Amino acid sequence: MGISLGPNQYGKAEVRLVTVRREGAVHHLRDLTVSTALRGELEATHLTGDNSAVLATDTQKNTVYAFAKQQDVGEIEDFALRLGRHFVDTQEKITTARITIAEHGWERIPVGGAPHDHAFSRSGGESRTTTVTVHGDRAWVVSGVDGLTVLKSTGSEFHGFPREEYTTLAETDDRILATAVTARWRYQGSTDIDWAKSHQEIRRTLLEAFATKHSLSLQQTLYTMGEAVLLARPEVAEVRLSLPNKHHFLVDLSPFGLENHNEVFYAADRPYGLIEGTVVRDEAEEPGPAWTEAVL
Ligand SMILES: O=c1[nH]c(=O)c2[nH]c(=O)[nH]c2[nH]1
Repeated sequence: MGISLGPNQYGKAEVRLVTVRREGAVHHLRDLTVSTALRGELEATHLTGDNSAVLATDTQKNTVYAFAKQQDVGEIEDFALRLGRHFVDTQEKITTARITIAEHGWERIPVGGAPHDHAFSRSGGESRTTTVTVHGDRAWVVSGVDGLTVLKSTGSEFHGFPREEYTTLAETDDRILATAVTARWRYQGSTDIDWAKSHQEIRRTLLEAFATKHSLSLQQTLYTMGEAVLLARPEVAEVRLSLPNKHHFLVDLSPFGLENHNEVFYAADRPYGLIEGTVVRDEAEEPGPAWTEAVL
């Protein structure tokens, strides 16, 4: 009974690519997940471990990043065509390349009604939440938002942190700041509240604060966002925020003779910093049983 290798392919799956293109103060953001898969004369590596035809998946990933720097990504179809053509044309043993791209949509955060230059919110994936506790003749309402993903492509710094034996992080005065906001706010006073309007205004306030605060740390941004809600909305006693720091690492393109002036980023999904905190009004009503550790 003979045994042979059947259909096979290989590549780098889910390369997370974020690009920022600057037009004066206006930044244009692209967010793609790119997968490459190559086919061809690849029996040798499977049967004997001879890798002479195997363009490393690491090289495929680097190609995605280098191409994003060298030419505007443009339409994802064009970007995929350029990549696929490149792999087939440059690798003798590669006959077929399949490039799959998902583009993640971002919208400009409106500030005072005008689209912001460099602050964005991700389209979709967001939920509005509430937890209501009724006890006797009283009720407590805690509402919030999950998965409100936001990013600013400048206006964020992080420096001045302790440098000790295990510190490698470089100080930066210009980085991408991105997070998926989980927020909970505790209402006080009556339950005779226009919930929809309150939600809409709190959400708008959170977004505007994120967009406009020049950030020295995500912690500072967290406090500013909570404070802004308390300043704008008297019906809110307290705001809790859980903010994952969705790190965007500058891709080192220097091995390919390319400079990267905050243009091409690798969007890491884990691990991530998790910044959490509460901002509370001095004269806030006492929390009811809805506001225990069980909430957020
Ligand atoms: O805004 C930040 N806060 C931190 O606590 C932190 N830690 C880190 O590595 N990067 C950052 N960024």
